[in-house]
Amino acid sequence: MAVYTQVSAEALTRFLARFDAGELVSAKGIAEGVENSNYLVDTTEARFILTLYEKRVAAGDLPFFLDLLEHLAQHGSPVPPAVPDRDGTTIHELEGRPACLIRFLNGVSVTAPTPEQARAAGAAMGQMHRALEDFGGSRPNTLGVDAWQPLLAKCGRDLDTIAPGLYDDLASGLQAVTAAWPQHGDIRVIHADLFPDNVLMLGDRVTGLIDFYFACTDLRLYDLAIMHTAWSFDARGEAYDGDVGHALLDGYAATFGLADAERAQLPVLCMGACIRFALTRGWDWLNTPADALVTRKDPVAYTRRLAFYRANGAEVFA
Ligand SMILES: Nc1ncnc2c1ncn2[C@@H]1O[C@H](COP(=O)(O)OP(=O)(O)O)[C@@H](O)[C@H]1O
Ligand SMILES: N[C@@H](CCOP(=O)(O)O)C(=O)O
Repeated sequence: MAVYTQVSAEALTRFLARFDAGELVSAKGIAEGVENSNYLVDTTEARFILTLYEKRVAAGDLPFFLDLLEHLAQHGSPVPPAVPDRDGTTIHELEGRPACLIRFLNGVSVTAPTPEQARAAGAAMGQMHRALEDFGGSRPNTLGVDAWQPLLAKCGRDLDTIAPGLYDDLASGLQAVTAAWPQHGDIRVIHADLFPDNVLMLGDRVTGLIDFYFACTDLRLYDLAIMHTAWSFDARGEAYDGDVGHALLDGYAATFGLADAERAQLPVLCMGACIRFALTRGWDWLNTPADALVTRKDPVAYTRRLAFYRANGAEVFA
């Protein structure tokens, strides 16, 4: 459960009074999510998401994220823009945290995607990448390939307290990945965390792309690789579902295109994605405060995927 900051009814009532958004009816902490505190807020007018930005989101990056949402919403991507108050302000402070009121989108995130759902999600990513062709903003990827060795060193051998051999698995994977990482490619703003829990769906239709708080400027294909690692396996990273993996790529190819030379880069990009998520999960596992209402995610579910791509990557994307 991700609620790090409690919001009192009084503070929320005062906050909502700045908006033409009706009066507070109810507010509930949202169980899903890891990074920020999210509340589902119902007013006499509508339903909203209230987000209080926590540890990994720098307040200085919020204008970039909100501009990105606005740009994508204007270009037909199903993303939720921030709601401005009466003065046009979207970034506020609440309970000592930066906070935004976000438009609520219908839909649920799937836990075991079908090929048709994966195809639709891949197509939505392709459409989003098209829409980002003329987006002017940029933000360095602070969790990109250059950050992985320092993060591994910061975690150190404590990783082995989570699972024996975890440090060596990551160190060896990292060596292979950095040696083969593409030096050139299409670089633009990417989502960088488009896991199934960040895609809202109704049946086979995508109704929302959410949680852009890792969005950054990086290789476009790395975004697709992240998605492939997140969508094509069971939660433990033990079973690869080729039908889902292929459908995801087919959906992307249908809206953006995917050349053979790009497919050939996907094994190393997927391995890199596995290292990135295993590392941040490992770091969070070692550093999550005991009293935080948040479920820690298993880094080993990502080293299993890493081993899969190391062994089968060329064949999977042939
Ligand atoms: N705009 C939205 N519309 C509907 N539900 C949302 C919206 N934004 C977030 N949610 C819900 O809140 C949950 C947590 O949001 P998310 O942005 O993923 O949090 P975190 O940044 O902490 O990972 C999502 O899984 C979803 O259920
Ligand atoms: N997707 C990441 C963690 C970030 O969580 P999110 O709830 O913000 O998507 C992972 O699975 O490690």
